[in-house]
Amino acid sequence: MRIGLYGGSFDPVHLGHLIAAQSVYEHCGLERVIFIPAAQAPLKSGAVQASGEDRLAMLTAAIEGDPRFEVSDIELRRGGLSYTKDTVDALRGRYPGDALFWIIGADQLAQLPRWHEIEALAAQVEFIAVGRPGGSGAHEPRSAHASERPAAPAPTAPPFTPTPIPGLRVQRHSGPLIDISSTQLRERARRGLPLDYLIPHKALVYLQAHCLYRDAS
Ligand SMILES: Nc1ncnc2c1ncn2[C@@H]1O[C@H](COP(=O)(O)OP(=O)(O)OP(=O)(O)O)[C@@H](O)[C@H]1O
Ligand SMILES: O=C(O)c1ccc[n+]([C@@H]2O[C@H](COP(=O)([O-])O)[C@@H](O)[C@H]2O)c1
Repeated sequence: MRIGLYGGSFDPVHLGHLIAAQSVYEHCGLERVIFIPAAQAPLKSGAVQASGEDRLAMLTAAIEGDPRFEVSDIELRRGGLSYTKDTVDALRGRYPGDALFWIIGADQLAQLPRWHEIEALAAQVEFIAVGRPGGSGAHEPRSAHASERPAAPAPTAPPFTPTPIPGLRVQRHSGPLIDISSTQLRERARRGLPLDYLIPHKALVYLQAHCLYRDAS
């Protein structure tokens, strides 16, 4: 089986995540996508706003009834920094003969050299890099893959030099994407703006019932 593993803070999950997951599922020939909320993503500045329990509940509500998708609490149960290598090691035991793919936003590619035990991880999973729309600095697609050319740097930015990672396999995917981020949604919630049509309805019902992100930024 070809299994996609989709890690993130999901604070909260939004339609951008689900559209990306569906598109990757179809175009990369996956047979399942497992969403894995992180206890704490290692390179993310700032702590998550909602509890692990709430983020897990919103994800579970978001994909309820969809046989293509499931949610794993493996990183929440482990706690601490959610190193992908540890997660993949554990899941490899559960899926010994299956092909594992780690789905990331293309903006994350440049960070891969900083990931924990990245060479060992690269031997175990193929990465699927989903191009993110928007073009703001944080979401600009960049590459850590030796064979890919980085985007031309802005005039004031230092030149970007990709660090080669031995054995790294990356499939790029640029299907239909939508420019939504959890940061935008937390800000909208804080300002009391509607989140309809941005968050899957059942997840939104949970978010509202639990008054999440009212005081968060
Ligand atoms: N709109 C989107 N389209 C495609 N991929 C996305 C989108 N939003 C997030 N991702 C990717 O999904 C993964 C999990 O993202 P995460 O949970 O951190 O959401 P986020 O919206 O980027 O959050 P934040 O705004 O808090 O940084 C990351 O690899 C990220 O690059
Ligand atoms: O293992 C690492 O060192 C590592 C470093 C950065 C990010 N990750 C994982 O990548 C996923 C997306 O992270 P982020 O920062 O975009 O939310 C999430 O599952 C993180 O745990 C993992």
